[in-house]
Amino acid sequence: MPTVHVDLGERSYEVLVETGLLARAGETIARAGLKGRAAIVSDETVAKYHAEALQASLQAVGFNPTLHLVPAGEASKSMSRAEEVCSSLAAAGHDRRSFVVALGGGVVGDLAGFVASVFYRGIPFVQVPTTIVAQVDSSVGGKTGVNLAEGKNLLGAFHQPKLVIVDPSVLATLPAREYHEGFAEVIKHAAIRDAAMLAEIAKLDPATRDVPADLIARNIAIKARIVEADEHETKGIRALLNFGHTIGHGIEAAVPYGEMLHGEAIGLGLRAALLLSEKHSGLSPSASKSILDLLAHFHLPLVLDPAITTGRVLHKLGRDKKFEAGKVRFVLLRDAGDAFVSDAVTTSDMEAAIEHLRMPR
Ligand SMILES: NC(=O)c1ccc[n+]([C@@H]2O[C@H](COP(=O)([O-])OP(=O)(O)OC[C@H]3O[C@@H](n4cnc5c(N)ncnc54)[C@H](O)[C@@H]3O)[C@@H](O)[C@H]2O)c1
Ligand SMILES: O=C(O)C(=O)C[C@@H](O)[C@H](O)[C@H](O)COP(=O)(O)O
Ligand SMILES: [Zn+2]
Repeated sequence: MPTVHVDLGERSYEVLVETGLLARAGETIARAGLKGRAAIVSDETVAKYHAEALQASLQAVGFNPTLHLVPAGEASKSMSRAEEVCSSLAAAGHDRRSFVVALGGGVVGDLAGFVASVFYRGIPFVQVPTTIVAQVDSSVGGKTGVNLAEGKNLLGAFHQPKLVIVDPSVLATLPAREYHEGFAEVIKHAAIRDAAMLAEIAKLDPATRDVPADLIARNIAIKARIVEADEHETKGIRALLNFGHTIGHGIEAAVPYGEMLHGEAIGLGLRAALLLSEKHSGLSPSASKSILDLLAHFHLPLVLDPAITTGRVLHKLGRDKKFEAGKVRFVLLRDAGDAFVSDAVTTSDMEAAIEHLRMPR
């Protein structure tokens, strides 16, 4: 089975990618050495489709699971929901011998991972991602957390999962909009490190849910190698995974959480970052266009809603964790597959790039 090993010393783990793996999650988790009771955290939509299979497989190997649900959507990535989930775990008798299983998209993964990082000062957790965003990106790397009204992911902890179980067949129940948004992150990974993969992604039919397990694994491996090199984002390497996220996070936080999906905001952020790369780092217009074409291939919106003002986006992105002493470290491309962190991008450059998003491409 395609497997990505994430080598982080004593925090190392495997990402397993195989169709049908959800039904074998229990035995897979037992084989990875987890012990105690399982607390499944999911959202109401995902649970409807996939909780039963997970519960049965955990039950079959004696993990005696409990189920803890939050409403679907970005608004659940909040401190108050995290507290509710912690209380629900405590009320169900979980303690430091238990482990959390996050069943869902990036919202559930980030929230449940955060809960696992603080419950009884930290318990193990397993990621069972059910969206493209979560399968290729959020389930790997250990960034967990919740949002504040002031900005995205402003509260959180690094807490690596013990295992990631990717079953591409769960994507069959994902609505089209939620499926397509995930390709912003897939394309982001290829754009920063693997230009050849862009051509492979372009061959996928956006009307189907057919993404080869091998392509998912290779896309995950791009992230895994970067996380291994800079787990806690202190060396300017992991920041590359934020390509498209400075302006993207500003846009996502400029509207009520959940109105725009993460991948949709990042698609717009990528368009802005491509423009800034043409201006500041010599990205050729043809390389830029081919990445934009790929975003459009997956029906990602590339024009900013006129109701979202540039001032509001700039205000929200001012909270970005990549700002230090008023200067932003902005991720640019020199070429497809060749990203770097620049300190040459000014607020007025970003303002112009946001304005550019109002024009048809
Ligand atoms: N930690 C990280 O490294 C990282 C990386 C990327 C994104 N993120 C975060 O992830 C979040 C976005 O994740 P997302 O895009 O997966 O959103 P999401 O978790 O809200 O899922 C999108 C929607 O799809 C539904 N859904 C999920 N799986 C389903 C399935 N298999 N069938 C039917 N419906 C399903 C959910 O109920 C939800 O309504 C954002 O908060 C973003 O900041 C984190
Ligand atoms: O794992 C990372 O590192 C990323 O930057 C992945 C991003 O896709 C993701 O959206 C992440 O949550 C952004 O993190 P933040 O530190 O910019 O909030
Ligand atoms: Zn992201």
